[in-house]
Amino acid sequence: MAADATAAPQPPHEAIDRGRGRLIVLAGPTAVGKGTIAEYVRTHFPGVWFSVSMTTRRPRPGEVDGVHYHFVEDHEFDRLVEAGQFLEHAVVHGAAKYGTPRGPVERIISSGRDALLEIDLQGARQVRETWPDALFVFLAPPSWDELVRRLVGRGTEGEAERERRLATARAELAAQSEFDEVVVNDDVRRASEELVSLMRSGRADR
Ligand SMILES: Nc1nc2c(ncn2[C@@H]2O[C@H](COP(=O)(O)OP(=O)(O)O)[C@@H](O)[C@H]2O)c(=O)[nH]1
Ligand SMILES: Nc1ncnc2c1ncn2[C@@H]1O[C@H](COP(=O)(O)OP(=O)(O)O)[C@@H](O)[C@H]1O
Repeated sequence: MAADATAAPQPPHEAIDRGRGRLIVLAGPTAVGKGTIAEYVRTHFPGVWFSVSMTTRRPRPGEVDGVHYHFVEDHEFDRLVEAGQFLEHAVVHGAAKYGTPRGPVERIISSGRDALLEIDLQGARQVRETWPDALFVFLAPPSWDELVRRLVGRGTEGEAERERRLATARAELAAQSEFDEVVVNDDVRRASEELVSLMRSGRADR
């Protein structure tokens, strides 16, 4: 009604309620290309919001604190766990701790934007418990041999560490039926576009 329209000023465009955003969880075995796909999506789809995880591992050359991860000391991580500040957290590859800070994700979802988490299988299972309406996407290799080739080709782990990661990868591949969608990383561009299109499906306003 005209009287209501004059009484209540229209919100700016960005503040128009678009409902809650959706949580998208991307997981997959070591060296399948999660980091590569994430980088491609960051570059080509800047509208996609990525959660920045917290980790106790040391930064690698080229990694920027606050962009690729928030790098923290072990005692600080444990304090945040105690304070309930993580949506999920896990020890990955038997070494460092990783966790998704809860606050930024909740704020983005409340603002109507989607949030993408790139986390491991243990974390994905925790999110399934607390956030069952999230979209769970598994990134799979074209074949086992190709996964091994990528891990060896990346050259960032020694043989013993590679063996350990491949044992975990076997268990992770066996769990892919727990996911809503499986995207095969045969080609970085194609797989990234499929992921973004899954994120956007059902959301005509994105
Ligand atoms: N549960 C959980 N896993 C994470 C999180 N952030 C990263 N990871 C996983 O930790 C693993 C190790 O990641 P990273 O240290 O970047 O090494 P990379 O797998 O060798 O590239 C990957 O499987 C990531 O998916 C997080 O916040 N929570
Ligand atoms: N579609 C692809 N085809 C060929 N090589 C790929 C593809 N995606 C990723 N790679 C390569 O595989 C290796 C592992 O990728 P990375 O993104 O580090 O995996 P993750 O983050 O899952 O451990 C890297 O050397 C990367 O360049």
